[in-house]
Amino acid sequence: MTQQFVNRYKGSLPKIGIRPVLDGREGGIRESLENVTMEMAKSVAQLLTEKLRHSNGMPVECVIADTTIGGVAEAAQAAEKFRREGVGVSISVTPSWCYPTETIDTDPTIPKAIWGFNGTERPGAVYLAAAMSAHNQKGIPAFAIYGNDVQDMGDKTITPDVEQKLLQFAKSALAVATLRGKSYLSMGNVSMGIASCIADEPFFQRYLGMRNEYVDMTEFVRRMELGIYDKDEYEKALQWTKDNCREGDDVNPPHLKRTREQKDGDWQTIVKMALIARDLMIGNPKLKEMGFGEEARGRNAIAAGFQGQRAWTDYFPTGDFLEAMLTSSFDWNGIREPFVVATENDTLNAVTMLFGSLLTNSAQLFADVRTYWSPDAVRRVTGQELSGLAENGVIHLINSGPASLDWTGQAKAEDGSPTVKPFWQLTEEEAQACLDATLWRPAVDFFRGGGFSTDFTTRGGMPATMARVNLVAGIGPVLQIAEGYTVELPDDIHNILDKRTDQTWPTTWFVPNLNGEGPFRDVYSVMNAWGSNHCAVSYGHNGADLITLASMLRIPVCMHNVPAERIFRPSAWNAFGTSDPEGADYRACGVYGPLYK
Ligand SMILES: C[C@H](O)[C@@H](O)[C@@H](O)C(=O)CO
Ligand SMILES: [Mn+2]
Repeated sequence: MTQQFVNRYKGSLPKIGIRPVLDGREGGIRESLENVTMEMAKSVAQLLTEKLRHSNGMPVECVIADTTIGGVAEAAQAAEKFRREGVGVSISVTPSWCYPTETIDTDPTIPKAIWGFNGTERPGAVYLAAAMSAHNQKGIPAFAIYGNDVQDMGDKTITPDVEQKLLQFAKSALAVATLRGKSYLSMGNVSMGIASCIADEPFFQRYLGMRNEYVDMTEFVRRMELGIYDKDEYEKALQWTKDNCREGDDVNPPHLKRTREQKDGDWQTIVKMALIARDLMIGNPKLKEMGFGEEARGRNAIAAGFQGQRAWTDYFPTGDFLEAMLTSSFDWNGIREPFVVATENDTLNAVTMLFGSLLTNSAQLFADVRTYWSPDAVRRVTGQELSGLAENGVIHLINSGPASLDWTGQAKAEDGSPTVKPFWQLTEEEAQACLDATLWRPAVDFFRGGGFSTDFTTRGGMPATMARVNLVAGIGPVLQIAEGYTVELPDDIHNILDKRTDQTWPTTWFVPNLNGEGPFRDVYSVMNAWGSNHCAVSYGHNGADLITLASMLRIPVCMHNVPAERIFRPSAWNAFGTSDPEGADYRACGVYGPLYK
């Protein structure tokens, strides 16, 4: 398996623009700053190029302004260069005093940060503070980066606290820039009256800079019947599926069991559906060779959802295979970037998955937030005690169908612990282990058209972040975040709880980190405060990055358990109140409104 680094979308990948800003006074001052300022820019560019990658595995490119910026003419030249080069993120750096309104970046839709060097020879901090007040006065929020400890002028090291902020800012800002101009593709429409399946166009357009595309699910029928898919790839994919996707027990009563012949037909259909869904999202040059130029172009979709229930699943096999395989880091073509595809066309869970995917560069878990199991309830039905991380109760995340196979947790971190990795770190053996840990179980009675869902249990001990964007009338979008851990329950507990629901579906047992505050006072309250039936889960504790990203998009965070010291928002947020950061976030997002007007 070769790892594939490709840009799937039209247009180039966004770059980070670095702006070396200085005091423009010639005749000694400017000259003394030229070199040291340019060096700061270069070291930031080097750091970001080394440490950040796009979700497709390609390194992030930085563009440094051609000259240092001492005044408005040079600021305009830098802006022009950035436009030409496709810059979507801007970072200004300075070790000195400069003239704020003459030098700042004023493009309102490009997320921006300023690193003011903490030194004594020249007042970088004075510029930083004055520039932030200029940004705030103009209504163009920016992030302030100021090192904790004084450094000597000319010291090229980026201290760990500055590095951390640069990376947190740049990662989130790149996500903002990556979303812009891409599409969300609804394959089908509203599933079973779930409101978040309604693609809210003003939300996509104004908050994310995205467009909405739609295809009816009959398009799958047309492409299957007319053979509008790559036949060679189909044969390869079907054989690979036979070799790697193990069929599990059929738990349907005899009168609902599909015959062997029907099941064999279902496998063929679902493999075709996976090819077609991908082609609908990003196109496929093979289709052009076959005479289908329009179909070959795709929809430039960075995320999609498949309605399935019930218009499709009452008659055809479920979309579980397409959802599971596309959202995994590998398929019959090898190891590759996972796609973002939401079950039930839950557009808001897709957006949450998209955030997680751009921030962690790894596969996302789509799940129903299905059951809170208290220690008492577990004792009552199993006679056993929950222990360890699970001792205060657990949340059963279980999608009614599929989930990304990466979430079996079969990949291993350096210390051997289970993990979900960026695809370029995944080995062939790990991809195989994920496949081996998954059973494809014939769909149950909800799904009259058959199909196969993914049955696995996620490995315990993984740091994970559960999140969800909700739309609330009168507010707009809000984001909720719960950092925690996956846990494994002993077999004599797991089996009983799993069988009470639907054993053919993928289970992730999740325990949020409790901190005694608000909904995080206990596990029950986290479940009780969840704003919808679904969540998206990322590997790792990326709540702080989600908060930074949300602030850039002006989406207030209504619930989180991220420690205060990891929170990084534009400095303007302080002006909305410092003793109640959650209220300040709402007020700031309300005042600034969506990023794209
Ligand atoms: C099978 C059921 O219809 C499920 O799909 C339902 O519980 C959901 O997942 C709703 O999000
Ligand atoms: Mn669901």
